[in-house]
Amino acid sequence: MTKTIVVKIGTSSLTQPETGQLALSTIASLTETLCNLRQQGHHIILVSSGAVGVGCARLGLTERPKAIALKQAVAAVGQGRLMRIYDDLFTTLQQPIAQVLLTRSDLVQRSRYLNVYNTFQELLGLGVISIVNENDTVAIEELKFGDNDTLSALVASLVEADWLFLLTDVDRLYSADPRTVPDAKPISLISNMKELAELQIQTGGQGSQWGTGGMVTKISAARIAIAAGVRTVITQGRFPHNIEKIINGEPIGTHFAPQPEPTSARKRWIAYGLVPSGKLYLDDGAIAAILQAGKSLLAAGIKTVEGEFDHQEAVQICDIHGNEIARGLVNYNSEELQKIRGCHSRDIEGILGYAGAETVIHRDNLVLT
Ligand SMILES: Nc1ncnc2c1ncn2[C@@H]1O[C@H](COP(=O)(O)OP(=O)(O)O)[C@@H](O)[C@H]1O
Ligand SMILES: N[C@@H](CCC(=O)OP(=O)(O)O)C(=O)O
Repeated sequence: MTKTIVVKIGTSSLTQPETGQLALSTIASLTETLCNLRQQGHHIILVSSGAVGVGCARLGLTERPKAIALKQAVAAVGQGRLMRIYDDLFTTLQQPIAQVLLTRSDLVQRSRYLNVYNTFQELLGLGVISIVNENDTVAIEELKFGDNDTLSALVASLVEADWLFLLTDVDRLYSADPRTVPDAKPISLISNMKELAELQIQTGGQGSQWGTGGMVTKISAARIAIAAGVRTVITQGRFPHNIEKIINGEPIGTHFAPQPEPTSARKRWIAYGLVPSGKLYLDDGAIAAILQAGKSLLAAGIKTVEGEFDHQEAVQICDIHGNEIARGLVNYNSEELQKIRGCHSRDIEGILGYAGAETVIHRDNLVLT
């Protein structure tokens, strides 16, 4: 049966750590694996990092630039180089590829989000392997995916993939960073997010020299993907052939089991496609109503309003300590909410001078995160 498979490969697997030069055998073996999977009829999307790393190697820079403009310029050099290599290798195996460069704003606006979806569907239907990266050269700091783990999970969620493979330079997830904690325990399966929270995994800092985000972004990517019903696997990038073995049932890497009832596509867009522009802090009663009873959010349960936002923008919903529990689209702007927070719905008209919605966030526009 045809499966949709999204594979993400990080800079740490695509390049040699000592020199920053391309890890040609890994890239060739990844190309072969993806072509094999295509020949078996599967639909494939590759999310490839490496624009900045390869650009640095090309320009003789020995560390990842920190200045934004330089990083964006270097990515412009590296992205072309990277695509040239992919095209040469995939063309050798008669596999057409496409370059898809995305920015966060492509997913924020609903019409553009649906447009990206349609383009992926066409490319998959044509049997093309899309090679996706963040459009680093034009992305602005406030509207960035920031890391390709998140981008790959959003793509997997968008196309409702069956599998997401996060290829990296460790063989799986451990209870702590195995580089600094040698007796860290390997983890093979995470059945649900509650289990993940209980494991209290230590993720340390940034990851390897050229990587962005380290393990923490892979875990949050897995969270996004499994909510969409996508089985997610963290495994070693140096052995891309393992992808086929894993699909055939071999217990390699760390598996995150997909949520049995995936969150609807629109709610996933609210939760992960949109960029929240404010925060609402709730009292315990409102949190229980949302979490346990699946109710809408009323003004009465809001303790504090943070940020400036307009009607129908996305906000984070937090407990009193600032821990996020949900996201949603608001029926009131931040100025109105400052006036009506803590008030009963029947008093809203008297306070604002006009009748608004009964709920601050209707349950159809509210997603638990
Ligand atoms: N709990 C953990 N389990 C495994 N690896 C971890 C953990 N915490 C941190 N890491 C680090 O994360 C790194 C991989 O992240 P990163 O360098 O961003 O890779 P990539 O370029 O593949 O995205 C590993 O090299 C490892 O040192
Ligand atoms: N878009 C950037 C990569 C960002 C990123 O997430 O990097 P990595 O942690 O190596 O997967 C690039 O192409 O260099």
